[in-house]
Amino acid sequence: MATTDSAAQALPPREHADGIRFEGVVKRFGDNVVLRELDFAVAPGERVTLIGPSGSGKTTILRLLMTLEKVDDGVIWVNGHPLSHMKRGERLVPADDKYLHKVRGDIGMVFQQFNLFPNMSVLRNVTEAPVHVLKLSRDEANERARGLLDLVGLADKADSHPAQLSGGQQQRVAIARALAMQPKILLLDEVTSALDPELVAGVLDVLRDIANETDITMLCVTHEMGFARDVSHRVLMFDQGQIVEEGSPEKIFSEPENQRTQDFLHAVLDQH
Ligand SMILES: Nc1ncnc2c1ncn2[C@@H]1O[C@H](COP(=O)(O)OP(=O)(O)OP(=O)(O)O)[C@@H](O)[C@H]1O
Repeated sequence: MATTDSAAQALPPREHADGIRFEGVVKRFGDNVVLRELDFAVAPGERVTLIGPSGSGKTTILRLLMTLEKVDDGVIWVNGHPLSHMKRGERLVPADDKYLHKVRGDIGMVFQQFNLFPNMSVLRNVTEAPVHVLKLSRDEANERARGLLDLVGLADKADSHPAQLSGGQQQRVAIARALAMQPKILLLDEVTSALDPELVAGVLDVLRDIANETDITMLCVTHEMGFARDVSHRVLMFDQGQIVEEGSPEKIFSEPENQRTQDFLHAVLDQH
């Protein structure tokens, strides 16, 4: 198998040992260059929010991390392991499925659509992956799931089916399901966008609690600027596949320097 130029670098330096790092990542869909030599890092335990106009590449970043898409160039590192490539001796070669599965095991994702299994109970939705992927016993998985359902305020819904729940409750089950795999990194992709407005706050409150009570690394795409301000250590403003401004939530939301950040925030705040 051929080694790509940018991947054929030496082993990762120490600072790559944990968290997420994008190095020179390029992603194209046909002629559409969605990410242009993107470089950024998220430290372990850091909570970073990606903001920016529609089509600026935010979701693509999360999908690359989930290996739902492949980079065209560059390397993504997850907890010190190159994603999409693996080490063979001193070289990096394209990753195989077994390796990807292992590296991706550190990452959980909650999507805009809840994607629950409709024919399974809430409890079963949360226990399926721990039983089948982590090989927990059914009792261990149930215990973990019940704890998580308590955390997301749904202890009394364990035996319900998804169709019996509101959208906000279903999304809280999806959060519990992601956490049941005990990921080190949690990716959140516009998790409240599909919800009726009155259900948004409950889901965001659960995520605030998780942010406050764990040291999980979070990479979040959201249009909920209040939530981003509350939970993020850092905000990255994207436009056309590049970071045009980054900083603390206070700086980005109160004193944005870049014109495109200012325009974007005005547009978002006008909608609310
Ligand atoms: N599977 C795909 N095939 C072709 N083009 C795609 C695909 N996925 C994304 N794109 C394109 O990539 C670009 C970036 O999309 P992406 O969803 O990452 O943007 P975004 O910033 O998350 O936008 P939004 O805020 O609307 O979700 C868009 O131009 C989109 O049309």
